[in-house]
Amino acid sequence: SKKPSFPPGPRGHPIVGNLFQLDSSNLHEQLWEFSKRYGPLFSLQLGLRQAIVICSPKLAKEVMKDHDSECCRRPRLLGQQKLSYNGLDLAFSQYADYWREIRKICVVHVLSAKRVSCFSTIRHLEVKKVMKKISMHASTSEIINFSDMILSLNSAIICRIALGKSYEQGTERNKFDRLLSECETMMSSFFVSDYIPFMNWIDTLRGIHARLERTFKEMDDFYQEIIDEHLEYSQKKTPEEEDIVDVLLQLKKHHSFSIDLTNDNIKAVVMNILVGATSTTTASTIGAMTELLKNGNMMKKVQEEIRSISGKKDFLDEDDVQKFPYFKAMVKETLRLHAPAPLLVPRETGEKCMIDGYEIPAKTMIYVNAWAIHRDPEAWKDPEQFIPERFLNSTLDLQGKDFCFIPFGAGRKMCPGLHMAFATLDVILANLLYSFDWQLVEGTERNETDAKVLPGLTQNKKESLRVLAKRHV
Ligand code: HEM
Repeated sequence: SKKPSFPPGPRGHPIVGNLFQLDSSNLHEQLWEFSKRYGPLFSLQLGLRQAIVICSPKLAKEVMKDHDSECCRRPRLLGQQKLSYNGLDLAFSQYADYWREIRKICVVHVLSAKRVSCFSTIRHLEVKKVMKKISMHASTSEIINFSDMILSLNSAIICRIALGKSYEQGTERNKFDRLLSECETMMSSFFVSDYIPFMNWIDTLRGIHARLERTFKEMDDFYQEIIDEHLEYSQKKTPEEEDIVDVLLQLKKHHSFSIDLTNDNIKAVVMNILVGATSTTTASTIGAMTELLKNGNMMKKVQEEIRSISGKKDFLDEDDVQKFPYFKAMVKETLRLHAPAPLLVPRETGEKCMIDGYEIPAKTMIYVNAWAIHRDPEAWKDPEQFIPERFLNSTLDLQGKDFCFIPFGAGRKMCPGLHMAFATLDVILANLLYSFDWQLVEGTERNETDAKVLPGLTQNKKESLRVLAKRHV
């Protein structure tokens, strides 16, 4: 009856362990199913790496609060290390003095609420452009690929905010979208060498090493070109005109921190911002629209709220949105049921620590399954139902204090892009719901909209959401 020293888990095969039993396209759901058999803390053997999976709010608190300092490293995975210039970024750098300094730079100078509000003109301009396009589609009752349209809108917004560039539709834009998507794919791709290092020749045979090198080179050339352009055309800009590369280049010039920023630091941070912002915000927008299209009454309720308060305004800004409690609750409920990063970003123990009475050795990977935690029946009533009302008079927030609701993670590694995420998400969704009536394309089954997701750190649906819009008078 003595408690085993390591958490139980599914039985694996020699050497590979559980590696080939896992389904990368629905890993969060599969791990949730395992938790029903092995409990809210269970183990996996991923080749030669040990991993634990956390599926309850209580254990998430143990990992991300009580033992945060021992559990906040990131595992060194080949794709992520290569594309982050060997951890010169924020997300994949090791927890140490360097990470603290680069996090300070991002939180204080790049992603602060003040800086995010400086970018409001960009957000408004890009959203207005898309609304114009939707109006054109609406006038001819043309089907809209909502998923593509929102991805393109978010990438246009982040491009202008981070790089000061607006790639109009065409070759340059296609190149940027392809590069970003390739970068994301490589960061979440499976490399045998990450789990069974002596079999790294398999990656070479599969050609994935060469593909990673190619992606890195293309990304590096792309960032370098942006930095060169900024240095060449540097003129005095007002804070509203500055983009994130401008801010980082100034910090580099003035040696404002204890680390001397190099171009590689700047490139790594820019990568985090492009990758961190685009698909997460896109997935949340699509998730909200999908739920509203499935639940006509909620669509009506949210539109009535926005339209009754907004009167005759042409466009809603960030301040307007604060007056819409039901809308805000609907966004929170979307982040609960459609957490864009269902397994957050995997962590690793830096030293051994005790979790739930088990001794977890150093260098154990930790998956915190937010997707399962957001459906925990002990924390949520009717967890599978989309019920925005549950957030109306609730004090639950997203700042990483309530461990049953952690779409942005918690603790030291919590997402620093929260202000930026909400500023973008709110303005896009509120305006699309304010100015247009939406319906699913006839023949689309409602549960088709919940189709499978693509593998990756962020949850992107395999099937595009296709809709019809009608201008609201
Ligand atoms: C709905 C939108 C977003 C969601 C749901 C989201 C979610 C997350 C999550 C779950 C993490 C990992 C937290 C952890 O390990 O505990 C994370 C980290 C991160 N996010 Fe976000 N994110 C969003 C938007 C953004 C935006 C807009 C940016 C930047 C512009 C951003 C930048 C980052 C960065 C740099 C990290 C790494 C932080 C670190 O490891 O120190 N995210 N995000």
